[in-house]
Parts: sequence; structure tokens; C-alpha cells
Amino acid sequence: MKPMLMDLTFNNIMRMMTGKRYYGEETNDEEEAKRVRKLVADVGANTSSGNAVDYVPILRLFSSYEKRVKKLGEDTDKFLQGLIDDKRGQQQETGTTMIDHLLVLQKSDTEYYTDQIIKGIILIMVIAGTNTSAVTLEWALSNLLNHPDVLSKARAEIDNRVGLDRLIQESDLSELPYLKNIVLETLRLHPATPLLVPHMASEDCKVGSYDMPRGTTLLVNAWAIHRDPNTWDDPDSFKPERFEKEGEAQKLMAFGLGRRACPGSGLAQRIVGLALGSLIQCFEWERVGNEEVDMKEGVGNTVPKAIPLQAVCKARPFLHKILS
Ligand code: HEM
Repeated sequence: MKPMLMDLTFNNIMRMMTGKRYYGEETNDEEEAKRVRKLVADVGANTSSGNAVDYVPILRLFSSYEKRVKKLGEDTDKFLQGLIDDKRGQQQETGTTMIDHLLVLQKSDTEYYTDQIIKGIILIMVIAGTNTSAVTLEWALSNLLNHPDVLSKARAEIDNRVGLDRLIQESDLSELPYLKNIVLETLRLHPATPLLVPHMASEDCKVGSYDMPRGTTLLVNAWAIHRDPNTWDDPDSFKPERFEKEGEAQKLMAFGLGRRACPGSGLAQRIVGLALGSLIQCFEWERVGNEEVDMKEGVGNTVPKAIPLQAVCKARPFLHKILS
């Protein structure tokens, strides 16, 4: 499932930014899509591993990491500049992509909305928004396969509120509280970035009973906070119903808190909710064998499953009718 979910979230973000798809059958330009897919795979392979030279400087003599990453940076910059230049050749005022809007802003505020800033915005949306949403979907589906009762309840909610005459759409999400609670429970047990991102104290301060001198790096262990038995009942169990209690969702830290919290949290919850809702509405899902889906965590910036999810699915009969 993981590669398909990654393709989905990457297409989603890139369609918002550029209007183009790079994965699947409806790609606009297959040659360009192939180049972009290779670039994305190379960036993925080189970002989560880190640079051993940072810890053991002598390794510089043997390592090609820095050279490789520099070349990758140049290729990425060329690709992003190409996206902006393509759009600049078109009529932005009628365009609906994010790059169109940013180029309109560039005309009125040239100093702030430079190409560099626009490239940075595209890049951070791809880096921060694709893998995080894809792993959350993979954990959500894994939990549903291990809890068929929850899956049936979610399907019943969608069938009742959306029906079988059309596909679920974004505007339905506010009417599907159980589906929302499944997403929240997944974010509680499997926060995609379990240590958030490192923060630094800009002034001397106290966190709980600890003194934090200015300049201290602070890591927040959201994973542990989300499983703290003093805060949650039966914290290790997957129980979306817990979020029916008022105020429970406010205890989550999967998107951080405060000024530097994730600005994509609303978008992420819509992407994950709609994708998961569509998978539940359109397909019958089963585990590959009788055994439960393995829920061990692997290693990575955004916590992957140790064993990638494989599942069996069959289109529900109504789908043929509405797609024909
Ligand atoms: C399930 C999906 C996602 C999760 C779990 C997630 C989680 C996080 C977390 C924990 C942080 C750091 C917050 C902190 O340290 O206090 C963060 C930062 C950020 N996220 Fe997300 N995120 C997700 C999706 C997205 C999406 C879809 C976008 C945009 C397209 C996005 C854009 C960003 C950006 C730009 C930052 C940096 C904000 C800053 O430093 O001020 N994220 N995210």
C-alpha cells in the first residue's frame, strides 16, 4: 500500500501547486513525470539516512554523500524553477493553482515573493505534507484491518450519510464524526513525527520542573505523551470512540502546539479523512492471511511500518455502477 499512498499524497500536493499529476494513469507528460518520480525517489533515499560525516569527520575522506546531496539540491532547484517559469508564461489572473496565486502576489510585492520564496513554499509542502499523510493512511488502514468491527462501523456511517449513488467528497467529512475519530485515534497511536521537530529555547525558561537555558534544544516526545496512562484510558488500545468525549482531541500533539505548530494540519486531516473514507466506501478490505497485521514500527524521519502493509481488496458492486 505504501507506494500507492505516497503517489496519492504527492499527486494531491502537486495538483494544488501546479495542476499536474506525476503518478498514475492521468499524468500530463509521461517523460516529465518519469524524471520527477526519479528525483522524488532520490530525495527520499538521501534525506532520512543523515550524514555520517557529521558525527565522524574523518569519514569525509571516503564519503560521497555531500557531493551527491549537492547535485540533488541543484536538480531539485532546476525542477522547481521550471514549474514557476512554465506558469509565468501563462495567464496567472485566471489560474487556480498555488503557483498562479503566488505569482500574482509577486507582481504586487516583488521583494518578498521572490522565486526563491515560492520554490521554498513548494518544497516544504512536498517534504512536510506527503510522507506524513501517506504513513498516517497506512497506519489507519492497518488498524482497521486489525479491528473489523471499527471498519464495519465506519462503512455503515458512510453508507448512511453519503449513500451508494455517488462517491464521498470533501464536504461530507463534517457529517462523518466516526471517520474523523478514526483519523484522530491513528494520529494518537502513530504520530507521523513522534518527536515533532527540534525546538530551541530563545530565552531562559522552565518546562515543567526543568530549567531550560537559552539555546537548549528541546525534543518533545509526542509518542510517549499520547500513550501516557495518566492522560488516556487504556492508552495502547485502538479505540476511536474515546474521541466522542468532549475535549479529548485537544490532548493530541501530533501536529505540535503553539506558534510553530503544523500549518498543514487542517489540510492533512482532510486529505487523510477523504482518502480513508474513499477506501472504506469503495472497497471490501481483508488481511492477506489469518494473522493480524504486524504493527511494529520501523526507523525513519516519519515513522514507517517495519513491515509495509499488504492487503486484499475487492471493489464493492455499487462502484461499477457509478463509474460506468
Ligand atoms: C498527518 C500529516 C501531518 C503530520 C502528522 C504533521 C506534523 C507536523 C509536526 C509535528 C510539525 C512540527 C510542529 C512542532 O514542532 O511544533 C509539522 C510542521 C510543519 N508541517 Fe506538518 N504534518 C502533517 C502534514 C502536513 C501537510 C499536509 C503540510 C502542508 C502541505 C505540512 C506542513 C508543515 C510545515 C510547513 C511545517 C513547519 C512549520 C514551522 O516550522 O513553522 N504538514 N508538521
